Amino acid sequence: MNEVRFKIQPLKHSAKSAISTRIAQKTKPLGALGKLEALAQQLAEVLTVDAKQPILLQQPVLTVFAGDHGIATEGVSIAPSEVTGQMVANFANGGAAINVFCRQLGWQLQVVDCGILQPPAAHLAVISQRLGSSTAAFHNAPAMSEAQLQQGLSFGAESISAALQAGSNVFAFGEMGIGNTSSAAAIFSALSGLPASETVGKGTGVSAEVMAKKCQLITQALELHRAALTSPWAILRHLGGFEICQMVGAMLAVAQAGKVVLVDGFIATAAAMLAVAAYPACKEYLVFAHCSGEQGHQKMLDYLQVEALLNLQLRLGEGTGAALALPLLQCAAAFYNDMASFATAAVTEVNH
Ligand SMILES: Cc1cc2ncn([C@H]3O[C@H](COP(=O)(O)O)[C@@H](O)[C@H]3O)c2cc1C
Ligand SMILES: O=C(O)c1cccnc1
Repeated sequence: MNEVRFKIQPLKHSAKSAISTRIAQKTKPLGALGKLEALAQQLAEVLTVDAKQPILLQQPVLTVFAGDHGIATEGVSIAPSEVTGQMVANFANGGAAINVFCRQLGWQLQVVDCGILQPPAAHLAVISQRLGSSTAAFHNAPAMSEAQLQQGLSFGAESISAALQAGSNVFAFGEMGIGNTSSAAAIFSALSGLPASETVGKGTGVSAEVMAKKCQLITQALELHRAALTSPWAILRHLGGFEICQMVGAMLAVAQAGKVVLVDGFIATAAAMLAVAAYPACKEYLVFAHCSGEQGHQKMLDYLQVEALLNLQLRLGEGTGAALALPLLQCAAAFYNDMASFATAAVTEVNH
C-alpha cells in the first residue's frame, strides 16, 4: 500500500494584521476578552479570506473512534477490553456522556469501529472501518502492521469527507479504547524522550500498583522498539492504537481542508502530537479544548507550547472536553462578527 500523504498549507493569512485590528477596535479595553481574542484571531485566519468577512461556524461534527488494545490483557485499566464494545453500543444507543453533550450543544455525532474485539450487532449509527479486532500488545510486538497504519490514516481521512463536502468547518475527535492511556503515554514518551514515569497516569483511575505496571510495560516497549522509533509514523505503528491512527488521519484531513479541529484530552492530544510531528503546519488548525485530569496532559500541552481553553478536571475522553468547548468558539465568533467597534458605537477609543 502506498504511503498516505497530506498537503497542509501553512497559515500565511494576508489579513493577519487587519484581523487583529478588527479585534482591537471592539468596544472593550485591549485584551479584555482574554483567550477568546486569540481564539477569534485563529478562527478568522483559518476560516475567512479577509478581515471584513464574518466567522461562520457550520455544522460541527464530532467523530468518536473506537479501537481495542492488546496491552489491555496485561490489566492496565480498571476495565476489561469488552467494555470498549459495550461503550460503542452505548454510543449507538445515545446513552454515553458524549451523546448527551452532543445533543445539548448541537454537535452531529458519528461513531467509527476502527477494530474492536466485540463489535455490537450491526448498527446504522456505527461506521465500520475495521483494521483488525485488536492491536498487538506493544510491549511484545509492533502494535500494527505498515498496511494497517496506512489503511488507518486513509480511513480516518475518509470518515470526515462527507461532512467536509456538506460544508462542515468545525470538527472534533473522541476515542474509546480500554488501555489507550497506556498507548498515548508511550507515544508521548517516544516523541518527547520523557521517561514513562513522567507520562503515565491513572487513566480510568487505576491503583498505584497498576500505574507502576503501566510504567514498566511502557519502558519495556520503548526499549524493545527503540531502534525502530525513528519517525512519527513508526511511533504510531509500534505504540499506537487503531483509533489513534484513524484520529491522526482525520486531524490531518481537516487541516488539509483548511478547517478547524477541536482537540480533546490526553489520547486525542497524543494523536495531535503525531500529526504535528509529521506535518508541523497542521498545528495552526488545532484548537486545544481542555486540559484533562490525566497527569501527563498538561505536559503534552507544554511540549506543544499551546494553552487549553478549559480546565474542568475531566478525565473521560470520548471527545467530551472538545464538545464542551464549542460554545466558546461560538462566542469568539459572535464577538468578532457582531460586537460594535469604538467608531460604530461612538465610544471614545481607549486603546492606543
Ligand atoms: C465505562 C467507561 C467509559 C469510558 N469512556 C471513555 N473511557 C476512557 O477510558 C479509556 C482509557 O483509560 P484506560 O487506559 O485506563 O483504559 C478509554 O476508553 C477512554 O476513552 C471510558 C472508560 C470506561 C471504563
Ligand atoms: O484525557 C483523556 O482523554 C482521558 C483520560 C483518562 C481516561 N480516558 C481519557
